[in-house]
Amino acid sequence: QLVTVSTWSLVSTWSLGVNPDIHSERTSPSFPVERVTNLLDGGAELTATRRHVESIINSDSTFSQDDRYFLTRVEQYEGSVRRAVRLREKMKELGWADNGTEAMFAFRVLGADVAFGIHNGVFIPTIKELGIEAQIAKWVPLAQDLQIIGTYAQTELGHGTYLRGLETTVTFDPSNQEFVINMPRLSSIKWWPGDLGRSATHALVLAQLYTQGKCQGMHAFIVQIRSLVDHSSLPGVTVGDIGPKMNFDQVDNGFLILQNVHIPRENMLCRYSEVSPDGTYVKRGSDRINYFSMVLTRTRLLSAEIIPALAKACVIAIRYSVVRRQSKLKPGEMETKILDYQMQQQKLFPQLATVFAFHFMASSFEAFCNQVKVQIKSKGDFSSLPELHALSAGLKALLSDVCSAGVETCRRACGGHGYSLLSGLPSLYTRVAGSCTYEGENTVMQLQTARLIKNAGFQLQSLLQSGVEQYVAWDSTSILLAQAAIAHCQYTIVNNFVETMSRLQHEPEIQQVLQVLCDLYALSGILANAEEFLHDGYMTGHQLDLVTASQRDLLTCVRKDAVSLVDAFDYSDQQLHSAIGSYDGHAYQRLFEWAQKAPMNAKVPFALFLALSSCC
Ligand SMILES: CCCCCCCCCCCCC/C=C/C(=O)SCCNC(=O)CCNC(=O)[C@H](O)C(C)(C)COP(=O)(O)OP(=O)(O)OC[C@H]1O[C@@H](n2cnc3c(N)ncnc32)[C@H](O)[C@@H]1OP(=O)(O)O
Ligand SMILES: Cc1cc2nc3c(=O)[nH]c(=O)nc-3n(C[C@H](O)[C@H](O)[C@H](O)COP(=O)(O)OP(=O)(O)OC[C@H]3O[C@@H](n4cnc5c(N)ncnc54)[C@H](O)[C@@H]3O)c2cc1C
Repeated sequence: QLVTVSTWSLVSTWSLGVNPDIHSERTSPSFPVERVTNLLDGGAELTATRRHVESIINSDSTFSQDDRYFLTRVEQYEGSVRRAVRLREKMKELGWADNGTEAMFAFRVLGADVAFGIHNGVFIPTIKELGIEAQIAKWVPLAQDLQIIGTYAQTELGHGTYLRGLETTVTFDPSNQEFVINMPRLSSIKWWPGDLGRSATHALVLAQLYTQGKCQGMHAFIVQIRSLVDHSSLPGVTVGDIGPKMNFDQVDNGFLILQNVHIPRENMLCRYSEVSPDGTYVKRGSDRINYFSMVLTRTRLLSAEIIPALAKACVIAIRYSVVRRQSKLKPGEMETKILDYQMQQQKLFPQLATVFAFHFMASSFEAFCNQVKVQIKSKGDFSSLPELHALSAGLKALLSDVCSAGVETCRRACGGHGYSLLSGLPSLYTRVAGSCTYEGENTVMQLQTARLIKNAGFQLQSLLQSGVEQYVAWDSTSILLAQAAIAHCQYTIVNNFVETMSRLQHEPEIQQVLQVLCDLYALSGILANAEEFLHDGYMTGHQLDLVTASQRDLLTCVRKDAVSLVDAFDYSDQQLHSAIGSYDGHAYQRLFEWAQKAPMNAKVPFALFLALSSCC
């Protein structure tokens, strides 16, 4: 009893408001924090709407995840389904339209913590993009109302990248106006689709279309796989979950086997190609338009999933770094806030600058993507599709690589507590790491971008002129091509950041602090690729020394505003799920309190507890 009382008296100091070490960081920011929040949201009105949506979600216990780090996989899945159903109820109650701003913020706040991410984020948008109006009118309202749950079933056990190698066949039978779907061998089994293992009633099956004896390449088909009465799998369908993963435990990524499954001719998404009743294949538009859904998903993932991971990691690591004191810079003084060490600033501040650079890039790119969508859909103009594809592939690869590496840097900067799941950092890393693979493996995506780029082209050309086969020349240049693709994307991002700054003259206070981050991002990029700049003669060693000195000076400039800059991301504690990154800075109290929830601590015999405490 004595031990308990003295223990709790240590822990209970946190009820005294904000940790003074973090409070002192917020007393005099050099810029209006709220204005940066508004800029990141796209305006003050959108900030107000987002906060309204968050307050509704955060005040509903169904969405609470206080126990998230102590649940089994089934409990995590069932919790995410409860949240998905509750969100649908809320949207109906409050009149939030599916394509409205409130719904967009709600899905963004909840992310993959609400079930049916593929259903909402890929299945429905693909029908809207590749389906004709009649197909949209038939399927989308059912899907939005959760009367059907869909998945996007493209990847197979044997193929994920090489879509021309997909083995699932869909053969048109004019005698009964149906398609017959088969998977010829083990490697043909659909493997990975999200929401498939337990939830989906329908699948968008991406498969090789055969009609009149000819293969017409990959197309999309809506296939019902489970009964709407008792959710059992239909005849010819075998479906299940693929088992444990690195993260996304709450998502039922699944497998699907289809044997002689028949679907009506109307179930082929046919905005850009169709099979006539007599089996004639008709194509409209680009050869690769059936890949369009992936281009859109890669674009949306940037701001929906990839950049927020690094932003949250920066919030957690920078807040923790001002409440964590360790060792002494100056003998005789109190222990130093670890954010006052230059090395800690060198780890964290380039990551913070990267979040802003990527945020502005993703905003500009989404605008370009929407413009191309309108061009294609309303004018049948496909001319911008190759550029949209090349840049979306390159940006998805670069941002997911940099953000996953950046989250890991933030995690390591938090020492032992960064290794605790309770910090929120390990799961941020294992979750964003998936984005280096899904929606196009990053190397493959870089090579898609590299089809544009000069220097790599010269090497390729000289090889071809020497008589080397095209595919051999391409592969033996691929390292250079991938580097060229990264450089092209980096140039685009820096250029976009500079242009964004130039549009902020009317807000000099925030322009000044963000200009520091823009410079820090660009200089850190040069230092990270110094060998390229030296090798190609763009810079001398002396100039590189000047870059190094300037970058160090910028770290000092960022230091005084670092906490206010991460506060501007405006993440609530409920969204960070972090014991060490909360707004009030009471990291130790939360670590101790949250640890008590661990099943390992349930009902420890008091005698054992006394024995342990008496020996330390
Ligand atoms: C937004 C989500 C909401 C968030 C929800 C919460 C969070 C949830 C997080 C988790 C979500 C995970 C979801 C994941 C889903 C998936 O992973 S779905 C499966 C994704 N799979 C892929 O991306 C496959 C990658 N492979 C390919 O795209 C293609 O195989 C290839 C690599 C592009 C090669 O295709 P191929 O047919 O072989 O073409 P090539 O010979 O390389 O090129 C020929 C020409 O075609 C052009 N081209 C290629 N692709 C496209 C395209 N998409 N658009 C336009 N043009 C394209 C290419 O440039 C060539 O052109 P030329 O150079 O002029 O010849
Ligand atoms: C979390 C998660 C969710 C997913 N969700 C879905 C989903 O909902 N629906 C769906 O259909 N799929 C989904 N996938 C599957 C995903 O799309 C594939 O895993 C991805 O496209 C990579 O393909 P792959 O697995 O065949 O990798 P591979 O292509 O086999 O990659 C293995 C290695 O081969 C290399 N490689 C491959 N081709 C080339 C080349 N041409 N040149 C050089 N190197 C090459 C790659 O760079 C990589 O190093 C998901 C995957 C994950 C991890």
